[in-house]
Amino acid sequence: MRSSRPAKSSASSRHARTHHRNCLFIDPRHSAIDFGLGTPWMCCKQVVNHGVGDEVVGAFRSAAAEFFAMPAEEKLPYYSDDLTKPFRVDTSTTYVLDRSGGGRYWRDYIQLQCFPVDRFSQDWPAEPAAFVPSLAAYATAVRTLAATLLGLIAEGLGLEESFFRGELSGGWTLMNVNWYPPCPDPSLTLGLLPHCDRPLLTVLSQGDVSGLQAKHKGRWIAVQPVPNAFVINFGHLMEIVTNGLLQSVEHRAVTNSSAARLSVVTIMLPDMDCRIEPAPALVTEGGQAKFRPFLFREFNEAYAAAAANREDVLQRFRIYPAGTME
Ligand SMILES: O=C(O)CCC(=O)C(=O)O
Ligand SMILES: [Fe+2]
Repeated sequence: MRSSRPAKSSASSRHARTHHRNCLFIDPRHSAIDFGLGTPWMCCKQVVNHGVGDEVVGAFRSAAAEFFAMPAEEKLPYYSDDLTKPFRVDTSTTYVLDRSGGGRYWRDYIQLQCFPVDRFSQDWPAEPAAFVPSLAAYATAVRTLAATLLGLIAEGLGLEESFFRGELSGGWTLMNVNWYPPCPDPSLTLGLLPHCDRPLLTVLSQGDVSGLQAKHKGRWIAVQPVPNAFVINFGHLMEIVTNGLLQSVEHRAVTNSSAARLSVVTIMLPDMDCRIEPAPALVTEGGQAKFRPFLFREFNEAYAAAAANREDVLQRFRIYPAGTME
């Protein structure tokens, strides 16, 4: 790990980056990602030219849509709210709407473990027939992309290229396959509540129906679908490990009354016993770490208890300078 704060890498001039509708586009074929350190980076990112074939994405998206279109009785055997199951289908979310317990979200979803493919593919459904092979190809390609991005981000931060690999992203690889049917009155509910994802980053395919919104400077901004792009959201662990340099993105999904929407989110988690703490090389401002060390296992409990709420989760791990704790 390099000890000094990175200078602007000479590669930064080669970055393909354009700002568009509040999103920053990254082309991972081009060297280290330069974040303009010093300005916490809160916006959403979309990645293009990412090397995951359009046909690979399209094949799995079609198979997943076919799965959701099957009659309820064919999906019933998979229904479960046991979070440890390697393949399960559920509806709404485990979090209650507005925390008063009053409502449900407009979402069905599959949650599955997808890597290593050989270990988990026997848990995936036999119908539709394309589900298993298309998921195997998609999961393999997206994991490769995520690893590439993690390497580029580490380099952009002046860390060893391999910094985020190993146990920080070597635990379960989960996938949320979200299905939002058309909603007769989108003003009454959300597809998915405001939350930040857990890991360093998540890789999201949202197809061509809009619905994802990210919070930027206190306002919800629609993350407009871009053909064949992936949305990259930094999660809580990225914020903690970078000592607040790369902030987690609060996001939510809204519904619409005319078209169903499918999103596929790939989530590479740390090992349960992975110790998480700010990277020493990034603890620069007066040498003050902003977060205490903890095990990922402990983080999971806090995340569930705080219903994924950004500040409620983070405040359990923040170190408050003396005299500033509210
Ligand atoms: O549907 C979306 O665009 C968002 C999904 C999401 O944030 C998640 O599954 O964590
Ligand atoms: Fe999310």
